[in-house]
Amino acid sequence: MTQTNNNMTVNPDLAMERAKCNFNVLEVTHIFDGGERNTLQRKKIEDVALNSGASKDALGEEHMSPKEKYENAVRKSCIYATMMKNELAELSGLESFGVSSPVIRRTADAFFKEVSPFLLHLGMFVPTIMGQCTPEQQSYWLPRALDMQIIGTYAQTELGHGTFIRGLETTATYDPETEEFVLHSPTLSSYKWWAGGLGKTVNYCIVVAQLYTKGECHGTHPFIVQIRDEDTHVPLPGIKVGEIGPKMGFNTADNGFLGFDHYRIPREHMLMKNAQVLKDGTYVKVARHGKLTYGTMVFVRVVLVNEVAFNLAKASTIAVRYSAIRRQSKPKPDEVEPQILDYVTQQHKLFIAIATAHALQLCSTWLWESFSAVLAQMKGGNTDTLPEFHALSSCLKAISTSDSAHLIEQCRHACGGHGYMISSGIPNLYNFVSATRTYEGDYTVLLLQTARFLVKAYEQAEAKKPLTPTVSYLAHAFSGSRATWDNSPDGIIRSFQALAAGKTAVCVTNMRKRMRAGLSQVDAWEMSTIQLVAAAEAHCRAVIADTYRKEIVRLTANSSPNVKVVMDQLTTLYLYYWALERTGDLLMFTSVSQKDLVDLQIAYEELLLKIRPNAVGLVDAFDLRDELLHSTLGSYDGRVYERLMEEALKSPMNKEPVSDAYSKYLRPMMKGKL
Ligand SMILES: CCCCCCCCCCCCCCCCCCCCCCCCCCCC(=O)SCCNC(=O)CCNC(=O)[C@H](O)C(C)(C)COP(=O)(O)OP(=O)(O)OC[C@H]1O[C@@H](n2cnc3c(N)ncnc32)[C@H](O)[C@@H]1OP(=O)(O)O
Ligand SMILES: Cc1cc2nc3c(=O)[nH]c(=O)nc-3n(C[C@H](O)[C@H](O)[C@H](O)COP(=O)(O)OP(=O)(O)OC[C@H]3O[C@@H](n4cnc5c(N)ncnc54)[C@H](O)[C@@H]3O)c2cc1C
Repeated sequence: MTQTNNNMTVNPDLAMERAKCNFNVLEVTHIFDGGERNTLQRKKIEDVALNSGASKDALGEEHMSPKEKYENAVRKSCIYATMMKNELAELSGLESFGVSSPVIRRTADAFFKEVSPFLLHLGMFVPTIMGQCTPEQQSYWLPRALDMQIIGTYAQTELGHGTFIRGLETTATYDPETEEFVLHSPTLSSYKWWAGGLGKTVNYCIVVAQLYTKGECHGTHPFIVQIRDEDTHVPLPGIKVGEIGPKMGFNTADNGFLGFDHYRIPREHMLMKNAQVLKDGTYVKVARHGKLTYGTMVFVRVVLVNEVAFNLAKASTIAVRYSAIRRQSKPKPDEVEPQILDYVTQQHKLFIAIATAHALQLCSTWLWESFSAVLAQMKGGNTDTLPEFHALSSCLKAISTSDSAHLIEQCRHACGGHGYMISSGIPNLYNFVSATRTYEGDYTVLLLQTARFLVKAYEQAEAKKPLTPTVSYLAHAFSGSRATWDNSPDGIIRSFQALAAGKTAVCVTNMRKRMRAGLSQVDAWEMSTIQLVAAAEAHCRAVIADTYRKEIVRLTANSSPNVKVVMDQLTTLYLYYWALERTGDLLMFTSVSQKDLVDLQIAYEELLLKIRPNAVGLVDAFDLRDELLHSTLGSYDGRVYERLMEEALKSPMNKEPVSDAYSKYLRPMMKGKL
């Protein structure tokens, strides 16, 4: 039986859930959006972009051939780009359209079940022009890129190297006679590989290559390179470019390969904010910090924390709504089958996903603000805060992408068989988010970058030198006693810090032991990397827990009492969950007892029950329109079975009553005539 709600037929179980929600959903939406103003602005943008129906496909992407899918994605990207230029830019209050507006980025998800072939243009090509060009270069390239007169991508990774940027093989050799750089791919492994949009869409790209001038190599530098004719789009002579083939996801992003055969570009096409090559070939270093050419990657790592929080919010919305309408099993023979959301194990799978979406969303805003502060300092020539920020953005990128991918997969498990349907929306979310763990710096590699910083900070703490804010807790690592356990939120956060400090101390001790036993510093480091990754992970969890808690306390200071309660429950759930996931570590590095842990488990289970009545309200508060969810299981009205059947009937396989395969293969085989 269904019920009507605001002219919409709503599944009665969902209607009942909404009726029993005891907090003001809109207030929580404002918290998630970062304030009421942002919510209003977001809704305006969504209305303009989505109400016309331009985001909809007549036939689902999943039924199209790869070529049709790509062409459809280009078609819709062009529609969306035009909207961005004409209407959305003004609404988003930006001077230059689109760039750095997460709302515009998010709204684009209604147009693409996978991704837009323009993603790299706005995500990396434009930011690189903004971050790596001199003002003169910027004034030439930026207006053309923002107006989409040219479309670009970021081609750094090669067949042979992605992680180790210093090992890239593409060369850019300066020729002072003609004042040009000669780009060349000396080996198969030096072919650029992976850049999004490179296969068919873009006509320009940022190419990262080893710079040679006057016979000397100066390491990797970025260049802006035209690869296709601006009118015909035909690849230019000296360029070999194509698409790399089917992938787990990103199949509408035409990721490509690119090789150069002594291909010449003007000297001015080297991006010269951080280093320059003069007309006579003299190399001049401008930047104060050697790694500023890695700036676009740092920017994207920051953006990705927000990106995965959003995608996790989508997956938890789908799985929680579905769990409210799905009834299964009969634990009490005289009662109706319960909603699967009533099973505590289901709550254990799902509520941590909601809490993590909140934790990562708030951390992403905080990280973005810290990034803006670092950029402002660097404008004044001060790069002192960059190492700490690199360590922070590296670990937050690694942990947020990894946790989100894991929890999205958990949401799929929570939806049983139907979660495996493409139409549930979850497989596409998983395929997209699992790639974020790899690209823009692999998980392990980035945690090891954070570990370098932690080890140095530990040595500073040991020498009683001042520490930067995110590692100030290391100062307590030398007290000689284990941290005192207490199960208050602040107590748990202190314990997480004690774990991070304890694990870092173990790494340092082991490395010193290994070096005393004769290993080189590099080998001693290598032998300790499993523990170094664990130390960096623990550090990151302490940072997320601390930031989430502080931000929620701040943001709910003026909230209504029930909102305060439910936000506090969610934060506490997050802390209990991770404490229970790390009981072994807590026993090693804090005074926690077996009884404390048994009590904590019970407190956690009771918290799940307290959150249960508000679960649907909590995911409604993410305020994700059906167009963004692309889900038969998660739409607002909960008409799950009807939608599953409607989608099944759209399958081209159901067009004819008998498949051609019957007469071609089945019949001959069954009649013994094959
Ligand atoms: C209009 C169209 C509409 C259509 C719709 C379109 C829809 C889009 C709408 C858009 C709306 C607008 C929104 C804009 C935003 C959009 C964003 C969207 C999301 C973004 C998605 C983008 C998709 C991206 C796809 C993937 C792209 C890529 O993957 S690019 C390639 C990335 N590659 C890597 O990350 C490589 C990883 N490797 C490294 O970083 C390094 O090699 C290394 C760090 C591992 C090691 O480096 P190195 O060997 O040089 O250093 P090392 O010797 O280890 O260390 C020396 C010291 O240097 C320090 N260090 C290292 N790196 C840094 C750094 N970055 N900063 C500071 N310091 C650094 C290091 O710590 C060492 O320090 P010490 O210990 O002190 O010595
Ligand atoms: C969907 C997608 C889109 C992409 N888009 C782009 C793009 O637009 N532009 C672009 O330039 N690139 C792009 N990439 C490439 C991406 O940035 C790289 O794949 C990524 O940086 C990882 O590098 P790799 O592939 O060389 O992995 P590898 O470094 O070969 O990693 C393989 C394994 O080795 C381990 N490993 C490597 N080095 C170390 C180490 N020092 N210590 C311990 N373990 C190590 C890793 O942890 C991993 O488990 C994209 C990739 C994907 C999947």
